[in-house]
Amino acid sequence: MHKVKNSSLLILASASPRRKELLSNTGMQFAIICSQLDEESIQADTPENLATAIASAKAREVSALYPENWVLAADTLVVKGNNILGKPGKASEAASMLRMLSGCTHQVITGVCLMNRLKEKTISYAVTTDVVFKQLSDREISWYTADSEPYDKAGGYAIQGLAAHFIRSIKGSYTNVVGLPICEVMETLAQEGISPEYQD
Ligand SMILES: Cc1cn([C@H]2C[C@H](O)[C@@H](COP(=O)(O)OP(=O)(O)OP(=O)(O)O)O2)c(=O)[nH]c1=O
Repeated sequence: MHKVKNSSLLILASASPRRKELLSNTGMQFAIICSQLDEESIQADTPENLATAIASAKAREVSALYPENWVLAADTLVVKGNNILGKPGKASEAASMLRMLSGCTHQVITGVCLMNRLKEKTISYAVTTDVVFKQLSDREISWYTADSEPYDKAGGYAIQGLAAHFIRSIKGSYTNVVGLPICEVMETLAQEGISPEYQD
């Protein structure tokens, strides 16, 4: 693990290249320290509370190592009715997830947590986006699951990738589906005085 020497530097507690890119695009300076959290160990009564609880647990883990720094973490869940879809492990799992989403509306919920242990401050919330999939053919599903794209994505698809043409419409934040609701996150950071303009 690399050390973060600058205590005023924001830390992104995420291994997701999408979250890194979304935050980088704002001009914000930050370090990346990944959490090692076992997400399966977290439980909650609603998907929104689960996403927020997992994001908070990721932030807490990294914050324990860097108590002076602001730590940002997130967790994205794909919710179809009563089912929470994780990352598919193999093609058959990815295919059954896509069959569930085909022709229907589902929710993508990203929990966000911003934490500073020294200041004893934690801000957490969930953002929801409705996503409408077109009806997928068997051929489209086998074409898509033959690619590596579905396997590190909640729900087994990437709106920003090859799955873009499966999606008829969305209601809500696009970046929330990709893994970080960047408009809301930048507002939260600004409320705490963290913005690209004020970084040294
Ligand atoms: C639905 C959807 C998810 N995803 C991604 C966002 C997240 O990276 C991933 C959900 O897994 P997460 O557990 O939220 O995040 P992660 O394991 O990738 O990274 P970390 O826990 O270290 O922060 O799915 C897309 O990239 N595009 C999409 O359209």
